[in-house]
Amino acid sequence: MPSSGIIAVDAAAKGMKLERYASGGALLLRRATSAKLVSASSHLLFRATVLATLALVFLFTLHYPSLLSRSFHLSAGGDASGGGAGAGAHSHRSLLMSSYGGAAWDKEIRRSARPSRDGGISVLVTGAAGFVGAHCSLALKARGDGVVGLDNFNSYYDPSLKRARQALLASRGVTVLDADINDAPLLEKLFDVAAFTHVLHLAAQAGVRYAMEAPQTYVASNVAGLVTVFEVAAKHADPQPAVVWASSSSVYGLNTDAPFSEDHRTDRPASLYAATKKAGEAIAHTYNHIYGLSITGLRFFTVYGPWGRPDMAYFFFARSIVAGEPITLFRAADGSDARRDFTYIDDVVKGCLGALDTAGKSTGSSRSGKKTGPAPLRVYNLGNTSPVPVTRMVAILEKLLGKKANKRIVTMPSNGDVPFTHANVTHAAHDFGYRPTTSLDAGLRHFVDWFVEYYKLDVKIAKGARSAADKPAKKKKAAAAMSASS
Ligand SMILES: O=C(O)[C@H]1O[C@H](OP(=O)(O)OP(=O)(O)OC[C@H]2O[C@@H](n3ccc(=O)[nH]c3=O)[C@H](O)[C@@H]2O)[C@H](O)[C@@H](O)[C@@H]1O
Repeated sequence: MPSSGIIAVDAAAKGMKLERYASGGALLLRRATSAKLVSASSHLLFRATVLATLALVFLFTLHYPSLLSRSFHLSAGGDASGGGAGAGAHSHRSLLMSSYGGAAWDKEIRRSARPSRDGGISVLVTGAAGFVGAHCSLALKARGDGVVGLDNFNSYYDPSLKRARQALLASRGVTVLDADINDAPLLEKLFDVAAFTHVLHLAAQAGVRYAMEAPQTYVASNVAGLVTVFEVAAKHADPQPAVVWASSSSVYGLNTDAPFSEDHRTDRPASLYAATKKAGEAIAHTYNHIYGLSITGLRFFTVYGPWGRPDMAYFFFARSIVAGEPITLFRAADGSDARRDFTYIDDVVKGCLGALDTAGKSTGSSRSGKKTGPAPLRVYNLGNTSPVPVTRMVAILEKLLGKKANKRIVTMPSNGDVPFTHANVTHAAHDFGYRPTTSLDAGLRHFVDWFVEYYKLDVKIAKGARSAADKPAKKKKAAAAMSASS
C-alpha cells in the first residue's frame, strides 16, 4: 500500500535521523533549548519594548500635552535662561496640569486670580511675559491683588527672556498661560472660571520700524486681538470687567504741538504700528459706546528699564557697545538729534496701577446685551515729561559701560520713526496722581545693573556713573522690584 510504503520510508528516514542525532544528542538538546530560549527571550524583548514605548508615550503626553491636544501650559519656567529661582514648585505643578479646563486647571487659575488682601482686585494680564506686563503683574501681586497672565511667547524677540520673566512670576505665585489673545474660547473659559474685575491688556505687536517688515502681525495682534479681548469682556464676561490697555505715544505721529496732550490731533500716524494703536482707540470708543465697557487707553512713551525689550534702541545699543559693534544713530531731517521722552518702567507701572484703581465700572450686561448708562472711556499719556536726545542716551550708556560706542550717524530713514516725543501728563497726574520721578541717568543705571548681571557680562560698571543720591536706596528698590537673581 502506498500509504504504508510512505510510513516505511518515513520511519526509515526518521530512524536514520535518530541514528544520526543519537550521536550528537547532547548537542541537539542544547541547540533545541537555546533555540527555545532565543525565541522566548525575543518575545520578552518585544513585549518589553512595547511596554517601554507605551510608558514613554504616556510620560510624553503628561509633559507635553500641547503637542498632542489643544492645551496651554501653566507657569512652565523650566526652560528659563536666567532668573526664576524658586519656580520649582510651580513648574512641577504645571507639568501635571495638562490641557486647559478640568478640575486641576480650574483650581490653579482660581488660586492665581484670588486677591490676598481685602478689597483686592483680580486682573487678567495679557502679554504678562512681556516687559511692562511682567512688571505690572509682579506689582499687582505684591500688593495683594490676584493675577492670571497669558502670553503667546512669540519670537519677535528672544523668547527665552520671556520664559525667564514667566519663571520669575511663577516663583511669586503668578500663573502665566501659553495662550494667544485671538483664542476667544480660552478667554471665555478664563472668565467662566475666575471673576476677573479687570483686564490689563498689554499683549501687542510692538516696535515702530518692524511694521514695514511684518504688517500683518500688527493687524493680527493690535486690531484683531484687541477686538477679541473687547468681545469677550463685553459679551461673555459676567459681570463685565474694566479694561485698561496699552496704546502708544506713536499715535501723535506728525503732530508738532508739544508737549503732546491727549487733546492734540492723532489722525496722522507715521507708521502702521501707530495706525493700529490709533485704530485700537477708535475700536475702544465703539465697545464703550455700544456695550458700556469701561475702557482706559494708556499712551506709553518709550518705556525702558531692567528686563526690558531687546528690540529697543537703548537695549541693543548697550549690547553693541559691549561687543564693540557699530551703532546707527538717526538724526532728524533738519540735522537735529532725535529726542525721546524716555520713561522708566517703575513710573509706568505706577501709572498702570493707578489707571486700574480708578477705572470705574462697566455698565453693560453680557446677558441682556444692554448697558444701564454711560461707562468711563479714558485715555492718558504716561511719559516722563522731559525729552532727551538719543545721543545723550548713548553717552550715558558709554559712561556706565566704560566703553565708547562706534557711532554711525545717518539721516532718519522714512520708516515710521518720528523725530521727537514729549508727554504732557496733566490728566494722569490729576486723575490718579501719576508723577514720573526717574531721570534717564538713574533709570539707565538700573537697566545696566540688570543687563550685566542677567547676561553675566564681564563688565565693570563705572562707579562715577552712579550719582550719590541714587546709590543705596534706588538700587535696592530696583532690585526688589524685579531682581535678576530672584
Ligand atoms: O513710545 C512709544 O509709543 C513707542 O516707543 C518705542 O518706540 P521708539 O520710541 O521708536 O523706541 P526705539 O525703537 O527704542 O527708538 C528710540 C530712539 O532711538 C532711535 N534709533 C533707533 C534705532 C536705531 O538703530 N537708531 C536710532 O537712532 C529712534 O530714532 C528713536 O529716536 C517702542 O519701541 C514702541 O513699541 C512704543 O510704542
